Amino acid sequence: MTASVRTPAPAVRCTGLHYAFGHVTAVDGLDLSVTPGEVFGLLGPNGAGKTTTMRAITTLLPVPPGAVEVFGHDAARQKMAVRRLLGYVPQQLSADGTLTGRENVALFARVFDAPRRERPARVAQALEAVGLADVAGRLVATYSGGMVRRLELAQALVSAPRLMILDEPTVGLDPIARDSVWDRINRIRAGTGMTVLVTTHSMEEADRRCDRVALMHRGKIRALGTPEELKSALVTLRREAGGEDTGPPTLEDVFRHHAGSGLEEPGADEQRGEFRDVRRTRRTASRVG
Ligand SMILES: Nc1ncnc2c1ncn2[C@@H]1O[C@H](COP(=O)(O)OP(=O)(O)OP(=O)(O)O)[C@@H](O)[C@H]1O
Repeated sequence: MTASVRTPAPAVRCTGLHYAFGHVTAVDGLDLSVTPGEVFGLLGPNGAGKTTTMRAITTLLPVPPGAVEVFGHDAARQKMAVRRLLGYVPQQLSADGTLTGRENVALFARVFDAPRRERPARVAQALEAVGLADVAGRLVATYSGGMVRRLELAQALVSAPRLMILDEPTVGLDPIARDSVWDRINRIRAGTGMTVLVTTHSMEEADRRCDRVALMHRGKIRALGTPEELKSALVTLRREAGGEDTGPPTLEDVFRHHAGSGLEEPGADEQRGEFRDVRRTRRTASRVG
């Protein structure tokens, strides 16, 4: 008798995911499969539906059965099983400035119900993994923006997640702090095989850091593949269209091709997005100050 070979479940599978806030459709029939171990980037301008998609995956928004699965667990029917597999770093500040770094991570260990006896070791490991062990006794109010982001990563790591969901992990950070956040993420991945689902506005960051990306616009995925696949597909399309050779395309060019405009040029109906951007950047700036 031959043993049947089972294909491992995807880290995330969304099937026809739809989500509306009243009359506003945020996610419009999204199909997505994230492979275990990869860094998958969800890209798009303000209001594209990235955060809503992530919140649906984390079970923070209600979805119908069959629409979202995490490692084979249904986000509607097996909410707690899904939550146990996840770490989530939201856009909003999730660290408390009046506590020390260690106290913040310990709080998350309690909230995520890490086994009591394992908690001190888990907290120490998470702080070590993000390079904050030496400053763990300091109040978080004295941390830089990059340190706060790494602390938030540690908070999400105490539950030893198989899937880490990061909503704009490097927004408002300078290039050195960005690299430091990504270096830590990659070291943790190398040690644990953790899957990473990340949103970013930065096409350059996505190009450098993601194995595959999905370009999202108005609730739909417009293109999906490795950055190299997407760029070379655009070269072919340009050649077939007989256009001028404008040099090797960037991911920004790919996005412009599929969405009709670039990420840097929000339309008149996306003014609200600019305000949200400012508010977010200020939130991050206030962590630094
Ligand atoms: N709580 C809410 N109530 C009403 N509408 C919402 C809510 N959250 C999001 N929306 C709307 O849903 C749409 C998708 O928003 P979402 O935050 O998912 O986009 P995004 O791609 O994550 O944008 P950003 O990059 O600004 O975070 C937008 O039109 C937004 O205004």
